Amino acid sequence: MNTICKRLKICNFHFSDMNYDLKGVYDTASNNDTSKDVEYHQYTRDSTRSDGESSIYSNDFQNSSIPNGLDRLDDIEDEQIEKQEQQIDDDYEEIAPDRPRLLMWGLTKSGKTSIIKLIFEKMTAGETLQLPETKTIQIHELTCGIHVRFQIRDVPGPKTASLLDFDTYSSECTTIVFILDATEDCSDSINLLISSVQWMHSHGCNVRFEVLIHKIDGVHEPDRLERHSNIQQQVTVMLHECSIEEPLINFYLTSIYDHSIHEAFSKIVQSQIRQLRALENMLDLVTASTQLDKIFVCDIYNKIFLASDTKPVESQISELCCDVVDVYTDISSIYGTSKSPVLDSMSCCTIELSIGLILYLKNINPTTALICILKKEPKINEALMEVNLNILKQNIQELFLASSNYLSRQQ
Ligand SMILES: Nc1nc2c(ncn2[C@@H]2O[C@H](COP(=O)(O)OP(=O)(O)OP(=O)(O)O)[C@@H](O)[C@H]2O)c(=O)[nH]1
Repeated sequence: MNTICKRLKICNFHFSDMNYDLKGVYDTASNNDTSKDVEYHQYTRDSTRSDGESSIYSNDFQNSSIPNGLDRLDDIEDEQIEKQEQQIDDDYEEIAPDRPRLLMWGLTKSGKTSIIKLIFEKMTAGETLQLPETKTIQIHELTCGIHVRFQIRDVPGPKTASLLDFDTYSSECTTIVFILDATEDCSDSINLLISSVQWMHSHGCNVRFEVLIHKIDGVHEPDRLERHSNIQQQVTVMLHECSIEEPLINFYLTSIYDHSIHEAFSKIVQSQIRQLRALENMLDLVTASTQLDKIFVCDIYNKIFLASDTKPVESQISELCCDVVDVYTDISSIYGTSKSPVLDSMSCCTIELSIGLILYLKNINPTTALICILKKEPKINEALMEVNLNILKQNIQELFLASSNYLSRQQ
């Protein structure tokens, strides 16, 4: 990243107003409830930071004033939206009783806890080597970006392909994230996966399985795709033999030693967002009418991509976006303070690469940002792009507020 970065610019702009089509916002989600006697972890933005002086994620930042002291109309609108967001945060249980529930499932030592610790608790990959065995169910209540709430259950993994307490663990789960250690003999893992899908099927539960073929860093690079297709084929055949014809199952190659785990988890989180289609519509509209090649909505704290426009995306581009977030986070933690953040609500950060690409980051709120990619051209209308992005930003905030308000009215 350092070698290809030519220019990094942080600047302020002004914005105006416009509306986007918000259809698809109120898609229904499953309506479940949980009441298991287990260990709970409620995550706040500050509590999981390792450094003492929190800058970009603190509540102070959220309420900070523009350094030059001028009150602009748009700031007032932003403040109103932030107040409403805060209100929604305060009513967590009331507003998200039907939040998605993800179960991390797989054999012992497959990497379940490491994934959660790395993404959501900022543990380094090296530190996961010291993780103890999970003894009880750990329930993590998480918020990603703007009001994307979900629960993750981390459970003790069985030593053999036995379902043990699977019925308890999976009760009221909407998605099973199945971790399969690609460096070991996979037969026990595959048997456990098949029995889990069968169990769900026989109990009439329409649950999606997201299979992470994990620790792929330990597999020789040229063999990785073959490993992926072999496992996928084996699972499909075995499920077919059990008369399960069209299971809801996706496969990903992942490792905690590169960005692949963030990419896979982003897709899993996206599948839980009821506003996804509306978000994608908005992003498609913006890319169609501007010079932007790609736009992502990113949770900058967890490096989870909540949405992007629907143009296909290469893996290297997601990696670049993760790098942008790292650069921004590093600069914020060095130069920003809770009173004076590096980026306020009207600023943006531009990084120009020698490979002819420009990366552009703009905050939506303290935890969520728009990351845009465009080709460097002589005639880039930055002012117009800025106007469009500010409109997009405001519409995204309103979309989430609208659907949260709608849900609270439904209760
Ligand atoms: N090489 C490699 N090792 C990994 C990866 N992910 C996790 N590990 C290692 O796998 C080991 C087991 O990880 P855990 O997260 O404790 O596994 P678990 O599935 O939670 O295990 P239980 O708590 O027993 O169910 C740790 O030493 C991790 O460092 C990965 O992507 N690549």
